[in-house]
Amino acid sequence: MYLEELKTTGDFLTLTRNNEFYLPPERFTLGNGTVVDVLDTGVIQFTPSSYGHKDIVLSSAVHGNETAPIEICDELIQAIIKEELLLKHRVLFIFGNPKSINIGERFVEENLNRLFNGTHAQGGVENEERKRAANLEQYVREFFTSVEQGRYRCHYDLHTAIRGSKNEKFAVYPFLHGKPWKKSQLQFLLACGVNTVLMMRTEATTFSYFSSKQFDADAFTVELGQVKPFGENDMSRFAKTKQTLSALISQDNIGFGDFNSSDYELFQVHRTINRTQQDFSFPFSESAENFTGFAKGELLAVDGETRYLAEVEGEAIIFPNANVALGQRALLTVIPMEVDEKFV
Ligand SMILES: O=C(O)CCC(=O)N[C@@H](CCC(=O)O)C(=O)O
Ligand SMILES: [Zn+2]
Repeated sequence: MYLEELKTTGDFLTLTRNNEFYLPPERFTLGNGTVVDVLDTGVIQFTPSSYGHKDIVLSSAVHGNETAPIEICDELIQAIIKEELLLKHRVLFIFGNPKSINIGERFVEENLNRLFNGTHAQGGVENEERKRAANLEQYVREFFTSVEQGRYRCHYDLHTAIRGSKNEKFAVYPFLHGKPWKKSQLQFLLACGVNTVLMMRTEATTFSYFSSKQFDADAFTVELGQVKPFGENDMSRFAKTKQTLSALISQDNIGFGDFNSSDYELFQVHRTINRTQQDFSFPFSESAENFTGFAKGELLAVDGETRYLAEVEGEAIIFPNANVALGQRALLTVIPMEVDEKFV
Protein backbone atom coordinates (compact mmCIF):
# COMPACT_ATOMS: atom_id res chain seq x y z
CA MET A 1 0.00 0.00 0.00
CA TYR A 2 2.79 2.38 0.95
CA LEU A 3 5.25 1.05 -1.60
CA GLU A 4 4.72 3.50 -4.45
CA GLU A 5 5.40 6.47 -2.22
CA LEU A 6 8.44 4.86 -0.61
CA LYS A 7 9.89 3.99 -4.03
CA THR A 8 9.46 7.59 -5.17
CA THR A 9 10.55 9.53 -2.08
CA GLY A 10 12.81 7.03 -0.30
CA ASP A 11 11.39 8.57 2.87
CA PHE A 12 11.38 5.56 5.19
CA LEU A 13 11.67 7.82 8.24
CA THR A 14 8.30 9.53 7.64
CA LEU A 15 6.70 6.16 6.90
CA THR A 16 8.13 4.90 10.21
CA ARG A 17 6.94 7.95 12.16
CA ASN A 18 3.45 7.59 10.68
CA ASN A 19 3.32 3.94 11.84
CA GLU A 20 4.64 3.96 15.39
CA PHE A 21 4.13 0.30 16.21
CA TYR A 22 3.62 -1.76 13.06
CA LEU A 23 4.13 -1.69 9.32
CA PRO A 24 3.25 -4.68 7.13
CA PRO A 25 6.34 -6.24 5.52
CA GLU A 26 6.91 -5.50 1.82
CA ARG A 27 9.60 -6.28 -0.71
CA PHE A 28 10.66 -4.53 -3.91
CA THR A 29 13.73 -4.43 -6.12
CA LEU A 30 15.59 -1.32 -7.20
CA GLY A 31 16.62 -0.81 -10.84
CA ASN A 32 20.22 -1.64 -9.83
CA GLY A 33 19.14 -5.07 -8.52
CA THR A 34 19.23 -4.30 -4.78
CA VAL A 35 16.37 -6.03 -2.98
CA VAL A 36 14.62 -3.83 -0.41
CA ASP A 37 12.85 -5.59 2.46
CA VAL A 38 10.72 -3.52 4.77
CA LEU A 39 10.59 -5.88 7.76
CA ASP A 40 8.62 -3.71 10.19
CA THR A 41 8.22 -0.07 11.09
CA GLY A 42 11.73 1.39 11.34
CA VAL A 43 13.40 -1.77 10.06
CA ILE A 44 14.60 -1.94 6.45
CA GLN A 45 17.08 -4.34 4.90
CA PHE A 46 19.01 -3.90 1.66
CA THR A 47 20.49 -6.84 -0.22
CA PRO A 48 22.55 -5.97 -3.32
CA SER A 49 22.16 -8.45 -6.21
CA SER A 50 25.75 -9.57 -5.78
CA TYR A 51 26.89 -8.73 -2.28
CA GLY A 52 30.28 -8.56 -0.58
CA HIS A 53 31.50 -10.16 2.63
CA LYS A 54 30.10 -7.70 5.20
CA ASP A 55 26.79 -7.75 7.05
CA ILE A 56 26.28 -4.25 8.48
CA VAL A 57 23.69 -3.02 11.00
CA LEU A 58 23.22 0.74 11.43
CA SER A 59 20.78 1.71 14.17
CA SER A 60 19.55 5.07 15.42
CA ALA A 61 16.58 6.32 17.48
CA VAL A 62 17.09 3.71 20.16
CA HIS A 63 16.58 6.97 22.06
CA GLY A 64 13.96 8.99 20.17
CA ASN A 65 15.22 12.49 20.97
CA GLU A 66 18.74 11.82 19.60
CA THR A 67 17.98 13.26 16.20
CA ALA A 68 21.32 13.75 14.40
CA PRO A 69 21.91 9.99 13.94
CA ILE A 70 18.31 9.66 12.72
CA GLU A 71 18.95 12.34 10.11
CA ILE A 72 22.18 10.66 8.97
CA CYS A 73 20.46 7.28 8.53
CA ASP A 74 17.44 8.89 6.86
CA GLU A 75 19.75 10.52 4.29
CA LEU A 76 21.61 7.25 3.63
CA ILE A 77 18.37 5.29 3.21
CA GLN A 78 16.96 7.89 0.81
CA ALA A 79 20.18 7.88 -1.24
CA ILE A 80 20.03 4.07 -1.50
CA ILE A 81 16.37 3.94 -2.54
CA LYS A 82 16.84 6.76 -5.06
CA GLU A 83 19.82 4.80 -6.44
CA GLU A 84 22.27 7.61 -5.71
CA LEU A 85 24.28 5.26 -3.51
CA LEU A 86 25.10 1.77 -4.78
CA LEU A 87 25.61 -0.79 -2.02
CA LYS A 88 28.41 -3.35 -1.92
CA HIS A 89 27.21 -5.19 1.21
CA ARG A 90 24.07 -6.34 3.00
CA VAL A 91 22.82 -3.57 5.28
CA LEU A 92 20.09 -3.46 7.95
CA PHE A 93 18.92 -0.01 9.07
CA ILE A 94 16.92 0.30 12.29
CA PHE A 95 15.04 3.31 13.70
CA GLY A 96 14.69 1.88 17.20
CA ASN A 97 11.78 3.61 18.91
CA PRO A 98 9.42 5.41 16.47
CA LYS A 99 6.95 6.65 19.09
CA SER A 100 9.74 8.19 21.13
CA ILE A 101 10.90 10.05 17.99
CA ASN A 102 7.41 11.50 17.64
CA ILE A 103 7.17 12.67 21.24
CA GLY A 104 10.78 13.93 21.18
CA GLU A 105 11.74 11.95 24.28
CA ARG A 106 14.49 9.49 25.18
CA PHE A 107 11.85 6.76 25.64
CA VAL A 108 8.12 6.34 26.21
CA GLU A 109 7.80 3.97 29.19
CA GLU A 110 11.17 2.26 29.58
CA ASN A 111 14.67 2.91 28.25
CA LEU A 112 14.98 0.61 25.21
CA ASN A 113 18.75 0.47 25.57
CA ARG A 114 18.38 -1.30 28.94
CA LEU A 115 16.24 -4.10 27.52
CA PHE A 116 18.51 -6.03 25.16
CA ASN A 117 20.22 -9.35 25.61
CA GLY A 118 17.01 -10.88 26.89
CA THR A 119 16.27 -8.31 29.62
CA HIS A 120 12.96 -7.50 27.87
CA ALA A 121 11.65 -10.89 29.04
CA GLN A 122 12.59 -10.48 32.71
CA GLY A 123 10.56 -9.12 35.61
CA GLY A 124 7.06 -9.85 34.32
CA VAL A 125 6.63 -6.35 32.85
CA GLU A 126 4.93 -5.78 29.47
CA ASN A 127 5.14 -2.61 27.41
CA GLU A 128 5.79 -1.50 23.83
CA GLU A 129 9.51 -0.98 24.43
CA ARG A 130 9.91 -4.54 25.72
CA LYS A 131 8.09 -5.91 22.66
CA ARG A 132 10.25 -3.76 20.41
CA ALA A 133 13.49 -4.94 22.04
CA ALA A 134 12.42 -8.57 21.52
CA ASN A 135 11.51 -7.89 17.88
CA LEU A 136 14.71 -5.95 17.15
CA GLU A 137 16.79 -8.77 18.60
CA GLN A 138 14.99 -11.15 16.26
CA TYR A 139 15.55 -8.95 13.16
CA VAL A 140 19.26 -8.65 13.95
CA ARG A 141 19.53 -12.41 14.65
CA GLU A 142 17.85 -13.23 11.35
CA PHE A 143 20.00 -10.71 9.47
CA PHE A 144 23.28 -12.10 10.78
CA THR A 145 22.41 -15.79 10.75
CA SER A 146 20.36 -16.22 7.55
CA VAL A 147 23.49 -16.16 5.38
CA GLU A 148 26.51 -18.47 5.27
CA GLN A 149 28.67 -18.56 8.40
CA GLY A 150 32.03 -16.82 8.68
CA ARG A 151 31.01 -13.51 7.13
CA TYR A 152 32.14 -10.21 8.64
CA ARG A 153 29.58 -8.62 11.02
CA CYS A 154 29.37 -5.11 12.43
CA HIS A 155 26.78 -2.98 14.21
CA TYR A 156 27.11 0.75 14.88
CA ASP A 157 24.37 1.99 17.22
CA LEU A 158 24.33 5.76 16.75
CA HIS A 159 23.43 8.10 19.60
CA THR A 160 23.93 11.64 20.89
CA ALA A 161 24.61 12.42 24.55
CA ILE A 162 22.37 14.41 26.91
CA ARG A 163 25.24 16.60 28.12
CA GLY A 164 27.98 18.36 26.27
CA SER A 165 31.29 16.45 26.22
CA LYS A 166 34.88 17.62 26.44
CA ASN A 167 35.52 14.98 23.76
CA GLU A 168 32.58 15.73 21.48
CA LYS A 169 32.42 12.35 19.76
CA PHE A 170 33.14 9.09 21.53
CA ALA A 171 32.33 5.41 21.30
CA VAL A 172 31.59 2.73 23.86
CA TYR A 173 33.38 -0.56 23.11
CA PRO A 174 31.22 -3.25 24.78
CA PHE A 175 32.83 -5.78 27.13
CA LEU A 176 34.53 -8.42 24.97
CA HIS A 177 34.95 -11.06 27.69
CA GLY A 178 38.73 -11.11 27.29
CA LYS A 179 38.88 -10.99 23.49
CA PRO A 180 41.27 -8.37 22.10
CA TRP A 181 40.14 -4.90 21.03
CA LYS A 182 40.68 -4.16 17.33
CA LYS A 183 42.92 -1.36 16.08
CA SER A 184 41.08 -1.49 12.74
CA GLN A 185 37.87 -0.55 14.58
CA LEU A 186 39.61 2.40 16.23
CA GLN A 187 40.72 3.44 12.74
CA PHE A 188 37.19 3.14 11.41
CA LEU A 189 35.85 5.25 14.28
CA LEU A 190 38.58 7.84 13.74
CA ALA A 191 37.54 8.10 10.08
CA CYS A 192 34.02 8.82 11.44
CA GLY A 193 35.50 11.68 13.47
CA VAL A 194 35.47 9.67 16.72
CA ASN A 195 38.92 9.65 18.38
CA THR A 196 37.77 8.74 21.90
CA VAL A 197 36.77 5.22 22.96
CA LEU A 198 35.64 3.84 26.34
CA MET A 199 36.31 0.19 27.08
CA MET A 200 33.52 -1.43 29.07
CA ARG A 201 34.53 -4.08 31.59
CA THR A 202 31.17 -5.69 32.36
CA GLU A 203 28.16 -7.17 30.60
CA ALA A 204 25.39 -4.77 29.58
CA THR A 205 21.80 -4.69 28.35
CA THR A 206 22.57 -2.38 25.44
CA PHE A 207 21.92 -3.02 21.75
CA SER A 208 25.63 -2.90 20.89
CA TYR A 209 26.53 -5.38 23.64
CA PHE A 210 23.81 -7.73 22.30
CA SER A 211 25.32 -7.80 18.79
CA SER A 212 28.84 -8.06 20.13
CA LYS A 213 28.11 -10.90 22.55
CA GLN A 214 25.58 -12.91 20.58
CA PHE A 215 27.01 -12.58 17.06
CA ASP A 216 30.63 -11.61 17.61
CA ALA A 217 29.98 -8.44 15.60
CA ASP A 218 32.27 -5.45 15.83
CA ALA A 219 29.66 -3.43 17.69
CA PHE A 220 29.73 0.00 19.31
CA THR A 221 27.49 2.61 20.84
CA VAL A 222 28.68 5.76 19.06
CA GLU A 223 27.98 9.15 20.64
CA LEU A 224 28.15 11.76 17.88
CA GLY A 225 27.52 14.99 19.80
CA GLN A 226 24.84 16.50 22.03
CA VAL A 227 21.08 15.88 21.83
CA LYS A 228 19.22 18.50 19.77
CA PRO A 229 15.67 18.65 18.36
CA PHE A 230 15.16 18.10 14.62
CA GLY A 231 16.18 21.16 12.64
CA GLU A 232 18.74 22.30 15.23
CA ASN A 233 21.59 19.95 14.31
CA ASP A 234 24.56 21.47 12.51
CA MET A 235 24.88 18.61 10.02
CA SER A 236 28.36 19.78 8.97
CA ARG A 237 29.56 18.36 12.31
CA PHE A 238 28.43 14.92 11.17
CA ALA A 239 29.81 15.06 7.60
CA LYS A 240 32.80 12.81 8.34
CA THR A 241 30.59 10.25 10.04
CA LYS A 242 28.09 10.16 7.19
CA GLN A 243 30.85 9.99 4.58
CA THR A 244 32.57 7.08 6.35
CA LEU A 245 29.33 5.14 6.92
CA SER A 246 28.53 5.69 3.27
CA ALA A 247 31.97 4.33 2.30
CA LEU A 248 31.49 1.35 4.65
CA ILE A 249 28.33 0.23 2.87
CA SER A 250 29.29 1.17 -0.69
CA GLN A 251 32.97 0.13 -0.93
CA ASP A 252 34.55 -3.34 -0.72
CA ASN A 253 36.91 -2.13 2.01
CA ILE A 254 37.98 1.21 3.45
CA GLY A 255 41.73 1.94 3.51
CA PHE A 256 42.99 3.61 6.69
CA GLY A 257 46.78 3.84 6.37
CA ASP A 258 49.09 3.27 9.33
CA PHE A 259 47.82 2.97 12.90
CA ASN A 260 49.09 5.70 15.25
CA SER A 261 48.20 5.25 18.90
CA SER A 262 48.70 8.99 19.45
CA ASP A 263 45.58 9.65 17.33
CA TYR A 264 43.32 8.25 20.07
CA GLU A 265 42.15 9.02 23.57
CA LEU A 266 41.24 5.75 25.24
CA PHE A 267 39.57 5.24 28.60
CA GLN A 268 38.59 2.24 30.63
CA VAL A 269 35.53 2.25 32.78
CA HIS A 270 36.62 2.59 36.40
CA ARG A 271 33.18 1.94 37.91
CA THR A 272 29.44 2.18 37.41
CA ILE A 273 27.31 3.98 39.98
CA ASN A 274 23.66 2.91 40.05
CA ARG A 275 20.82 4.91 41.52
CA THR A 276 19.35 2.81 44.32
CA GLN A 277 17.53 5.53 46.30
CA GLN A 278 14.86 8.09 45.48
CA ASP A 279 17.13 10.67 47.04
CA PHE A 280 19.97 10.69 44.46
CA SER A 281 21.95 13.75 43.40
CA PHE A 282 25.17 15.03 41.89
CA PRO A 283 27.18 17.86 43.42
CA PHE A 284 28.06 19.27 40.00
CA SER A 285 25.87 21.39 37.71
CA GLU A 286 23.69 20.36 34.77
CA SER A 287 26.28 21.96 32.54
CA ALA A 288 29.19 19.77 33.76
CA GLU A 289 30.43 17.99 30.66
CA ASN A 290 31.19 14.33 30.06
CA PHE A 291 34.94 13.64 30.64
CA THR A 292 35.21 16.26 33.41
CA GLY A 293 37.87 14.91 35.77
CA PHE A 294 37.71 15.03 39.58
CA ALA A 295 40.46 15.15 42.17
CA LYS A 296 40.87 12.10 44.38
CA GLY A 297 38.49 12.45 47.36
CA GLU A 298 36.09 14.88 45.65
CA LEU A 299 32.37 14.10 45.88
CA LEU A 300 30.94 12.49 42.73
CA ALA A 301 27.41 11.47 43.71
CA VAL A 302 25.09 11.01 46.67
CA ASP A 303 22.74 8.00 46.73
CA GLY A 304 20.65 8.18 49.90
CA GLU A 305 23.15 7.71 52.73
CA THR A 306 25.99 6.70 50.39
CA ARG A 307 28.49 9.34 49.31
CA TYR A 308 30.64 8.39 46.34
CA LEU A 309 34.07 10.06 46.34
CA ALA A 310 36.56 10.01 43.47
CA GLU A 311 38.84 7.04 44.13
CA VAL A 312 41.65 8.06 41.78
CA GLU A 313 43.07 11.36 40.64
CA GLY A 314 41.33 12.50 37.46
CA GLU A 315 38.40 10.03 37.68
CA ALA A 316 36.11 11.42 34.97
CA ILE A 317 32.33 11.42 34.70
CA ILE A 318 30.36 9.96 31.79
CA PHE A 319 26.56 10.00 31.26
CA PRO A 320 25.60 11.46 34.66
CA ASN A 321 21.82 11.22 34.92
CA ALA A 322 20.11 11.52 38.31
CA ASN A 323 16.69 10.83 36.79
CA VAL A 324 17.20 7.20 35.80
CA ALA A 325 14.87 4.52 37.19
CA LEU A 326 15.90 2.98 40.51
CA GLY A 327 18.47 0.24 39.99
CA GLN A 328 19.79 1.74 36.75
CA ARG A 329 23.13 3.28 35.87
CA ALA A 330 23.28 6.92 36.93
CA LEU A 331 26.98 7.48 36.23
CA LEU A 332 30.02 5.84 34.67
CA THR A 333 33.47 6.92 35.65
CA VAL A 334 36.52 6.42 33.47
CA ILE A 335 40.29 6.65 33.67
CA PRO A 336 42.76 6.93 30.80
CA MET A 337 44.38 3.87 29.23
CA GLU A 338 46.93 3.22 26.50
CA VAL A 339 47.00 1.02 23.42
CA ASP A 340 48.84 -2.12 24.58
CA GLU A 341 49.22 -5.82 23.75
CA LYS A 342 45.49 -6.39 24.31
CA PHE A 343 44.87 -4.65 20.98
CA VAL A 344 45.30 -6.52 17.69
O1 LIG B 1 24.13 11.20 27.67
C1 LIG B 1 23.63 10.29 28.31
O2 LIG B 1 23.46 10.37 29.55
C2 LIG B 1 23.21 9.02 27.63
C3 LIG B 1 23.59 8.90 26.19
C4 LIG B 1 23.27 7.47 25.77
O3 LIG B 1 22.16 7.20 25.39
N1 LIG B 1 24.24 6.57 25.95
C5 LIG B 1 24.01 5.17 25.82
C6 LIG B 1 25.30 4.43 26.07
C7 LIG B 1 25.13 2.94 25.89
C8 LIG B 1 26.37 2.12 26.25
O4 LIG B 1 26.78 2.17 27.42
O5 LIG B 1 26.89 1.42 25.37
C9 LIG B 1 22.98 4.73 26.85
O6 LIG B 1 23.00 5.26 27.97
O7 LIG B 1 22.16 3.87 26.52
ZN1 LIG C 1 21.26 7.40 23.44
